[in-house]
Amino acid sequence: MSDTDGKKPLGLGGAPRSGQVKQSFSHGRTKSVVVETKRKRVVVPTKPGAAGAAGTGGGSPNLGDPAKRPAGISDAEMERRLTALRAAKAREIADNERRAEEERQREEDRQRRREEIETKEREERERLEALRAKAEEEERAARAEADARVAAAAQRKADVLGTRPRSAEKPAEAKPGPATPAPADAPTNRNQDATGPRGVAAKAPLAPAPQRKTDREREERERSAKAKGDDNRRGGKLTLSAALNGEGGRTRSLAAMKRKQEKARQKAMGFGSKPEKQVRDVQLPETIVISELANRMAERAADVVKSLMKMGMMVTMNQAIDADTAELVIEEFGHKAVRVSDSDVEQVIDSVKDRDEDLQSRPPIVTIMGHVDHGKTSLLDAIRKANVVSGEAGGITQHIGAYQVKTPSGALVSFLDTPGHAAFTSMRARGASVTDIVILVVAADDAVMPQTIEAIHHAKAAKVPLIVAINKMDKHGADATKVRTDLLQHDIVVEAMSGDVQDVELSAKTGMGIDNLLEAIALQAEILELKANPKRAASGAVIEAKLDVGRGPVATVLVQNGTLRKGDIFVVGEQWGKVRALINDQGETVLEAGPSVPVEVLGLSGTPSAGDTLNVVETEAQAREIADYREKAAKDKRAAAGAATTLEQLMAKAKADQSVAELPVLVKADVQGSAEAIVQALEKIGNDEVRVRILHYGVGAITDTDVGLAEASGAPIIGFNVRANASARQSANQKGVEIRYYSIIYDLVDDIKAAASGLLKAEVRETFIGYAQIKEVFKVTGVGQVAGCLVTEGVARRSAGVRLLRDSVVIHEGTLKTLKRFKDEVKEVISGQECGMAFERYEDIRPGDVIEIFEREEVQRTLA
Ligand SMILES: Nc1nc2c(ncn2[C@@H]2O[C@H](COP(=O)(O)OP(=O)(O)OP(=O)(O)O)[C@@H](O)[C@H]2O)c(=O)[nH]1
Repeated sequence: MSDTDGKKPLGLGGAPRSGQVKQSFSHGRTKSVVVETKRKRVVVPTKPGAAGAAGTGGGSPNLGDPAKRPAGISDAEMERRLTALRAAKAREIADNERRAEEERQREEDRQRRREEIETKEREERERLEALRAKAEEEERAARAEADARVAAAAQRKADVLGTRPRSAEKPAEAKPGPATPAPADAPTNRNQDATGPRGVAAKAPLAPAPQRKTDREREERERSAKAKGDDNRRGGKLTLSAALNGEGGRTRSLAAMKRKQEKARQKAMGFGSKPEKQVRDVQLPETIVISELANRMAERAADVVKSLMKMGMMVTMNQAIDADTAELVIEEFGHKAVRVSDSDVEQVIDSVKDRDEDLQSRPPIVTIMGHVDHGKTSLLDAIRKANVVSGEAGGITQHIGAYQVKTPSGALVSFLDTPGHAAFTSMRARGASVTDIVILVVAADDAVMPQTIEAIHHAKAAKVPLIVAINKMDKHGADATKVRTDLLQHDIVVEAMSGDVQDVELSAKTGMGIDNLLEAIALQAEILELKANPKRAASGAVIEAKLDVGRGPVATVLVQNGTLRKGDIFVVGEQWGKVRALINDQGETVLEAGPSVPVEVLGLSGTPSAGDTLNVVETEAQAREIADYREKAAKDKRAAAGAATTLEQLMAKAKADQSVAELPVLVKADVQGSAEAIVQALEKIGNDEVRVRILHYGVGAITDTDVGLAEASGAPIIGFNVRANASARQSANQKGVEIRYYSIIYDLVDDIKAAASGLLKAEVRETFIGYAQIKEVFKVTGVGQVAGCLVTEGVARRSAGVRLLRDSVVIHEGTLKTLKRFKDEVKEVISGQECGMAFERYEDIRPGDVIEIFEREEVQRTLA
């Protein structure tokens, strides 16, 4: 056929070559043309003899109807053409057959692959079924084992106690079916557990690579279905066989199965039932910063933020969220929220117990107590060899401080100076709580007095040892023995009377016996073995706090443990601060203060209260957090105290308030101690009808806020050793708020007492002035019943009140309408005279009745 490949030039003569057709035209013209065979149809090259074979082997070829043959085509030509056509046809058939064969092959391949996949899936399913059954079996076994253990433990306990514990019954109930086989089953199951993973491992080589890929894909699908919240997790994986078997839905994901298997494996290997992810108890306060929350869950903060964003909260990791939201997050991460209260912020305060080797001896803290004027201040003065008495306003020790002194033997003793007035009782009680030893001063020329007894009670309540200082021994008539015997009545048996309480006779004035007292203190301190750890963060008690004009809030702190240093960050009551300066009792600036050392602390955020505890903390944030919490807690407490909670309480309160008149006052003082003393003194003023109500008290100058508060309640402001600032003065003038200044508590108390007395309702006193006997009763037109009487006693006055007595029983009380003597209206009728009397709006009068005549007067009362 290569001949036909190219066009041959037209030419005459010779038989037409294969692939050439000779055409005849009119007028004898002929033309030989090349028969062009389309190559594309000749897919398979025909063997060289094929055409000839077809021509020769086919017998006489059907050359067709010559009539229908195109003109000019010879038989040979025709035959050639037909042969070519047949060859083409044959090729076409061959092609089709081949294609069909190929298609069948492919179909067979596909079928084979389908079958392979189905087989694999069936195998996989069977494997999973087997695993699940195994896992369930393990679970049952583990439960049975646990139950058996509990039962065994209960049994042991019962054996030990010899009783039948309640818990012993519980596992028995919990045990499904017979309880005894459980322990026996457990080891078997453990063995099975152990073989489980090995079984899988053995199978692994058989599993072809695509199998693992399928697993991965399935897990992938599982995850995405879960993310979409699709319950029918395997919905997309419905295979023909699965559909036929009708188990397209309920199957666990492979990942879940793997987790379970791993869990079981760990359990079998003795790691207990510890899950892959550790579930944590997350301490959850009322609000929490996200980064802190992440920290507590041991999760990444970014993940926590992401989870919050999913909840629709656009937050950053430094933002705080409330506990409810935080709880949702904690649950989402699979942990457990443990709600804790705000007070946990206080946990940062170092409360670790000191080790014995860190403890060192510390000076004793001594408080001097006793009755007024028994010589407390003089004694402290004698000890310090400095006179501080003369500077006191009103002769009362109003300034509460602490001082450290050195005894002649060189030992240090810290003294708390507590005042001697009854109003300072609470301060004394606080003093006793930081006090190691109480010196009870009793004047030898006086005796045991109420405040001496009070001091004894305080010391006993605080379990603080006493040393009795019998003072004023220089005085004529001093009787120490009387003091000792007086004390016996209050269970204080002094050494001189064979007791265990040390007693020292002394004179604060002459200095006699002071050394003995110091010796007694040193001895007592030795017995007490007072120790503290100077190496730890400081803690101490506020003895006094004030707002100093130049220095701001200042607190006198007695360090109880640790060492307070300049620069330390601390929290004290509702305040916090950083130690700016420390000033000792000599007025010197110091860098640190160890145990039992009293120092003035500068650098507070506000004025704390006496008795507050100071604690050094690590960071400013912690200090601020604790102070904020305490402030809020105190506010809540005050609000809760003021607010009546139930209707009954509200009604009771309203009722009580109706009968009691209140004098509201606002107190500002120079130091906390004075303020508290004044408040206590004022609270004592009053009786069942009248009382003083302290709206507010505090330390520092009188401010606009104070004036505003006073105005709202119509209260006067009392300034004790403080003044109102200019703007407060001005607004007080405008608002008509009274500000009164005092420097002596007695004056203050007297004035308030007088003001409170003004609130007392005037007392109505009744004075009997006379009696009249009714002799006869007659009717007077226009007046009514008129009694003809004889005044038997005193006088009868028209303006007076009258009572009608019948057989000594009061039957009417009222006033007189008329008092006549011989038809004349008179003001007064004296004893022995007759008169006519008529009652206002009362007619039932009879002869023989007695009229009692009295007068009423209002008497203004005062408070005792
Ligand atoms: N003769 C004599 N008088 C003394 C002695 N001790 C104190 N006094 C006097 O007793 C009076 C009261 O003494 P204070 O030291 O002020 O007594 P106090 O107990 O501190 O009094 P208050 O601060 O008011 O509680 C003063 O006049 C002292 O001079 C003493 O040992 N002998």
